[in-house]
Amino acid sequence: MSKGEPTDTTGGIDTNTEGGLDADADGPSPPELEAKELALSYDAGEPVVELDRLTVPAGEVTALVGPNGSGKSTLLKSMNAELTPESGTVYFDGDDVQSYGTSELATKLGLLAQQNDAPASTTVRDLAAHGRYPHRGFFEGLSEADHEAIDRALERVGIEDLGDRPVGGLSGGQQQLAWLAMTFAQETDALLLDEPTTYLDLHHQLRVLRAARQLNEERGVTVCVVLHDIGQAARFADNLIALKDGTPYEWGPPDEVVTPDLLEEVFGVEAEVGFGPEGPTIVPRKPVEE
Ligand SMILES: Nc1ncnc2c1ncn2[C@@H]1O[C@H](COP(=O)(O)OP(=O)(O)OP(=O)(O)O)[C@@H](O)[C@H]1O
Repeated sequence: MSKGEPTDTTGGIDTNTEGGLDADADGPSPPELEAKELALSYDAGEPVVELDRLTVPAGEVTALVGPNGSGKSTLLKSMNAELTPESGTVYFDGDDVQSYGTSELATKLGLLAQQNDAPASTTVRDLAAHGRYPHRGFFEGLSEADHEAIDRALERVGIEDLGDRPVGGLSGGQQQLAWLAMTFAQETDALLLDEPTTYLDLHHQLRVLRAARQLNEERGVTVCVVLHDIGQAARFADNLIALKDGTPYEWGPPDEVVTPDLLEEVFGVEAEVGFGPEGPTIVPRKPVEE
């Protein structure tokens, strides 16, 4: 585990992929996401993310944590080639993600963005079907296998009963689940999930996280997820990357990253941290200062 500008952010992270099914010596290795010499900005302004090197380990679950505005969504967007770097490169499985065409990208990396928009009359099932078109082409029609993938995705997030409902008539949480079903229906080797638990009740939060974990365990899917609840992130993820002011500040296994020092230096919160079998207990010592 290191601090400040990293030269190799795998420090402290065990990149051994044992545990995922694809860890089999004869099977394909799960793909790794790696960013090098990266600077990200909007409208050619000052960089909001800058880092030397960052690795999201292959076949593992990594949570990005950090304060509001620290650059989590921006980093995720660059991993999905939605944002072109000012300088530097994001690699997926050794390829520059900017080199992928739109459909190719959507068959490799599934992104749940923070803000999503669809015509109100689109049904949940039609929305989820958009996760399959990159595999087929929009005008080719969906195969039986595509419909099965859509069924699996709706079931994974627990909205198989909402398939015929227009998304415009759903609650915020139900819409979030519909978008997540679309992302899952892409059946990609990596998932980039930006705050997938926002708007969700506790049951659906746990269900969505369990679904992502199942995909990781069953198919070796590499998961990178932004979570605001640091306790939940520590319980769920194999690794944490804490961002501060657009730069990775600390990274490694949760019990090494979640410390009183980190909470104070990154989040400005003085707290006691205890680690039990179920993860950390975080108890603020005093009210946060304004
Ligand atoms: N579309 C945009 N145009 C200009 N600046 C942006 C844009 N999106 C984000 N930023 C800026 O980039 C910085 C990082 O924002 P980002 O959304 O990546 O942070 P975050 O860690 O995901 O925040 P949050 O936890 O609040 O979602 C912030 O200073 C933000 O104001």
